Amino acid sequence: MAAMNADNEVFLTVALPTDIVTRDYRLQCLREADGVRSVVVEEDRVRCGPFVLGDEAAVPPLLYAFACAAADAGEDPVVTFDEAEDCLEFLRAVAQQRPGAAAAAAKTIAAVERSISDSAPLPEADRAVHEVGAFLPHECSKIIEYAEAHGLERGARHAAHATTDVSCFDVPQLRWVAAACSERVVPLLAKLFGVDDLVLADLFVARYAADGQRALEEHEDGSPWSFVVPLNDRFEGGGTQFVELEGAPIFRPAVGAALLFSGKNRHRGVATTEGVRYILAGFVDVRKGFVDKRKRSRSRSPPPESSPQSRKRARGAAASPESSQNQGAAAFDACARAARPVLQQLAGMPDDRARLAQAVLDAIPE
Ligand SMILES: O=C(O)CCC(=O)C(=O)O
Ligand SMILES: [Fe+2]
Repeated sequence: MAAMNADNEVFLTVALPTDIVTRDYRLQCLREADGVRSVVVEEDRVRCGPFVLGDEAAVPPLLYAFACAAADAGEDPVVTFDEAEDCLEFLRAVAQQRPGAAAAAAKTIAAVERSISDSAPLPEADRAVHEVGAFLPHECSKIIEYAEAHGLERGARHAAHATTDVSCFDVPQLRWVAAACSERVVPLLAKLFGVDDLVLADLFVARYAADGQRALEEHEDGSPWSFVVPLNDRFEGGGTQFVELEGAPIFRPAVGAALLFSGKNRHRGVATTEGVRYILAGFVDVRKGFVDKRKRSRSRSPPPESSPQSRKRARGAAASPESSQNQGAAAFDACARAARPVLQQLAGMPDDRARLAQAVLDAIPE
């Protein structure tokens, strides 16, 4: 490891971006998520380090490994914003594909997501939560019926913040629901939040039950816009809570009404304490090739070459269409290969780091 010293520390040079907000983001992200102890700003670069593989609290062993691998790959290692994004994707893939490492990866993802959202507060206009009518009660009952007939599974798609769910794209009898959302919900979302060219990227039915998965922990969705439609009302508790809004309000719209919100407005699914709660949840992306002019500095620009389906899925999910799953798997394998030598080195350490590194090694392919 060219960049790792005898104390198992690595120093990286980060190219300074031109805009200060992005720079702040990067530094904060690196500091908080990687346990960086010092950051030295030089003329047009930032040197930071040491990166240390820490303990359970915040340590992102995979991010660390990724940073090391990036450092190892180049003579003048540079960690860019995009690489941090790639790393998040890698972590999501680990959570998705390797249940053994899901907890560690989820913790790391949450830390990185948190540092991203801390670095740029959500604009006031995007903090709004709207309710609009979307489905009739009998349509909601049918959606539940078909979802249950197919079966719902936990962690199969959104591993980092997993719901017990089934994709509407995987159930032929539920494909109409996607069409209905594209017609009835997405245009309203666009209008209410003043954005253009939105496309439905993911749609699923999720189930919470007092004797099953009761709640969904606080998170941000991976896509810029989201909606939740309650499909029934025979339960106690439940609801969608927005933890950063004043008073942390819990929304419980009527059956069939859609709650529309920014995916970056941190929220959680409140515990269902009696009965079963079903929701329809949708993640909405900006259409291919369209540059959202209202984009916040911290949000990713939609890569022009990517299709809506191939972009990151919210909450650490794999994309549902097969082609993007394949792409995701290839990216995962490439990252895993890059990270493996570093992890092997760490697995030989005499302390807690070895266990963490070994857990990750066990979770990635040979
Ligand atoms: O249960 C809810 O109301 C929230 C669901 C949610 O946030 C999600 O599926 O991403
Ligand atoms: Fe969510």
